[in-house]
Amino acid sequence: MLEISHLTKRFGGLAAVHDVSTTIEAGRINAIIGPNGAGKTTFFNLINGVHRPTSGRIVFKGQDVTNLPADQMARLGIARTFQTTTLFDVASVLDNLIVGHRLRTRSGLWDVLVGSRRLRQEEQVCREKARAALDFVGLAHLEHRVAGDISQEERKRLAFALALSTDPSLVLLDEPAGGVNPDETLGLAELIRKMVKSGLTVCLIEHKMDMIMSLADKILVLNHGERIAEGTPAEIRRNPAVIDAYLGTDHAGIDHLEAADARA
Ligand SMILES: Nc1ncnc2c1ncn2[C@@H]1O[C@H](COP(=O)(O)OP(=O)(O)OP(=O)(O)O)[C@@H](O)[C@H]1O
Repeated sequence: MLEISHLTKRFGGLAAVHDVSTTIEAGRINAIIGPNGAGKTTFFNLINGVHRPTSGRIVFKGQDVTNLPADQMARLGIARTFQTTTLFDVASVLDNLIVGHRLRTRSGLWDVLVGSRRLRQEEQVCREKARAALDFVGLAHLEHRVAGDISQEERKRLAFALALSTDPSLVLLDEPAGGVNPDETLGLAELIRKMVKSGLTVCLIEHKMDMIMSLADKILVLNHGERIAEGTPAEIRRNPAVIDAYLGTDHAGIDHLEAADARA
């Protein structure tokens, strides 16, 4: 679905991503892991058009999208969530979704000023899509709740709904289970599986090793901006380069890797 060849991003003298080639496979859960500062977020920013690569090529469904900006990537079907979801805390959950969706729809200022038919039609479609997305993520009952009052786990689900409301085919999830408890993590993993069952392709960055090891079909491991391994969870757990990378920089990470291994 997404073919990435020799992708590099430099910030001054630092190569945050260096010569990374990989494939995001359609209909699968693709994961990206790596110690802090490994280049994961930069990699996401490259594949959804937030950053332009210094060099390399990105092909999405056969089309070269290497230098397209984020709004065009969104229109082509790549949606993205962020580590922290910015919401209008005083607005309802449904209105947050509608605003998020409208930012990506086509009416211009003129349509808004004259209240055009196109605007009214778009509003209707937008409301329906927002409700469908809320239902999908299990938040239909919170439609009228003020966004500032919902829990961290519900914010995570709402971030998924925001991404889904634009009808993507590829969804990039940046730390989808950050800051939620173990039970809630299981629930979010279930929701990610449901996304894939409904025909979406998922690519996620996550530090929670247990979740990744039980969820991912394929894992790409970055360290210091470079691809050091790629494979199934079973292959990654036993890869000496991966173990070295976590031992060198992040003892908590390797503990989780070993714990996940022991449970497997
Ligand atoms: N806009 C930027 N300007 C300069 N350096 C940057 C920029 N964005 C990221 N970097 C640097 O690039 C490297 C990779 O950062 P990145 O945020 O992609 O890592 P990460 O793997 O997502 O880390 P974490 O797991 O801590 O979120 C880091 O050294 C970071 O300081």
